[in-house]
Amino acid sequence: MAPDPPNPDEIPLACRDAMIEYSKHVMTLGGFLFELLSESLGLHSEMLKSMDCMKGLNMIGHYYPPCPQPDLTFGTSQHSDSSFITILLQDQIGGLQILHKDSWVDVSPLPGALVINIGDFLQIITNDKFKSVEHRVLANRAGPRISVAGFFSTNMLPNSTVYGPIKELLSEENPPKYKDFTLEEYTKGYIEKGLDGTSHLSRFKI
Ligand SMILES: O=C(O)CCC(=O)C(=O)O
Ligand SMILES: [Fe+2]
Repeated sequence: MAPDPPNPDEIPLACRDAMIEYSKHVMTLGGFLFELLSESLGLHSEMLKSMDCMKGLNMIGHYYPPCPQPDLTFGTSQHSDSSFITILLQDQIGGLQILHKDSWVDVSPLPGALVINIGDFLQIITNDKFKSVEHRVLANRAGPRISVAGFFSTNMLPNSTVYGPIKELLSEENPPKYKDFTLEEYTKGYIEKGLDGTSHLSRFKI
């Protein structure tokens, strides 16, 4: 949806108007969240936005068909998102889990609630102040399940911008935990790796 909104004809008619309208609200909410997150880091409220964290918004609609043998597979296998943050809307079916202290915890659907996930990019630039969340979706007999994820990123087109931990957050007691990288390096590694259950972050760790 950003930076270049798609041609509406490319969005399935069944969800076209809703997707276009909903993504405008996701953008507005994202802007608000990035201001709050910047302030909570002790930074200027516009700091994260000035790092282009709202340049790209990818909206992905997931459809999980009912699964006859849910114990043999996953809806989505374990991963953390590569984004800065993800705004996730899930229906009432359930199945989303996050990893907390080595245990899988259900993120039960709450009518009207959105789930906000911290992604790997935000973990790197905040030097681990914010931690990305490992999550997965269980397959479900009761399905189908529908969710809509809005991933905030830079626009991800290869350019010369170098990213790494925000300098204002670093000190002698808190040295950088990640090396600097270009967007090309970041994106390439992520796609190559796929959702194999390992963390993308470790590639950039010092
Ligand atoms: O379907 C969900 O609830 C989560 C999907 C997800 O984790 C993702 O798209 O990255
Ligand atoms: Fe995810």
